Amino acid sequence: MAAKLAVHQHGKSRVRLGRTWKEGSVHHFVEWKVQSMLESDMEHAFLTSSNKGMTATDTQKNTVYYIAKKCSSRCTAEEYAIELAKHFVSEYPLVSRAKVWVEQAPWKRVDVMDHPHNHGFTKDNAEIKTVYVSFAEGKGVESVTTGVQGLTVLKTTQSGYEGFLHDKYTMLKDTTDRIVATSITATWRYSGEPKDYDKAYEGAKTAMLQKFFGPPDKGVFSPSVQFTLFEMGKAAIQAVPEIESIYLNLPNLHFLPCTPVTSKFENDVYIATSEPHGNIEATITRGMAEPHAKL
Ligand SMILES: O=c1[nH]c(=O)c2[nH]c(=O)[nH]c2[nH]1
Repeated sequence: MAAKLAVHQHGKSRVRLGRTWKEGSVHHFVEWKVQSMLESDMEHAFLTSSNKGMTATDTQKNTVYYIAKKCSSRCTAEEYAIELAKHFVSEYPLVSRAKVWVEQAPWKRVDVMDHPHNHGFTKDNAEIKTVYVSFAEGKGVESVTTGVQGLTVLKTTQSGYEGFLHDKYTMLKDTTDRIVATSITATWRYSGEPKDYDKAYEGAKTAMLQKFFGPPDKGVFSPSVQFTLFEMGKAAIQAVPEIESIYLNLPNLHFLPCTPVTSKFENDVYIATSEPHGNIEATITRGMAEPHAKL
């Protein structure tokens, strides 16, 4: 039976990047998931064993980061996609059409103390309020535990991690400037009934966010997710007198430094990841209160 190669293309999918642009102390941040597909005179790769002239999908992935680096002033996803597609067609004679898709994550500048934060961002509308209640016959309400899930936050600076154990298994370098991003899960148990459960919820959340981000102009330095977690838990307990203990889980969602094509890393282009991620958790109690179980 005669078989004919009708159409073909090749590309890279799900290339995730973070891009920071710093305009003085005001930082801008985007996270993009990019797909490229090239239409090219590469019939021979399908019909023979030759890969001659092929723009490898690995090269396409590297180029996604390279063009992000080249976009040295703030640009839209559309402008970036056009630059990337144009690069493939102008750089490689065998490529006749480049197709680029970009998905932009819903990061928005966060307001802290009613002011837009210089380097703090949150994911729009992603959080869920959680409630757990136990009511026993003859006893009534035994416990009320409220929490938040999926409160996703990121800051482009004012975070470092250094002085940890270095041995032959360690590849991570000390850093005094990195992106830190997490998706907050917290549950807090009330010792008594607050006047207004919604106000208590907002109070705990606001206190935690203020500790994570710090003041809107300068932020606050985080030496580790662990340190910031304790500060956040302590702030929630201080802000809401009825909270007796709080459990916090903070995944460390890594944005890895990226140096596309011999360029220098300038805290500008990152490989965005969600897996694997660090996982930091603790329960913080008021005085001698018993820590509550993870719920
Ligand atoms: O804040 C951090 N805490 C860690 O425990 C850790 N581990 C790691 O690799 N990076 C980080 N960052």
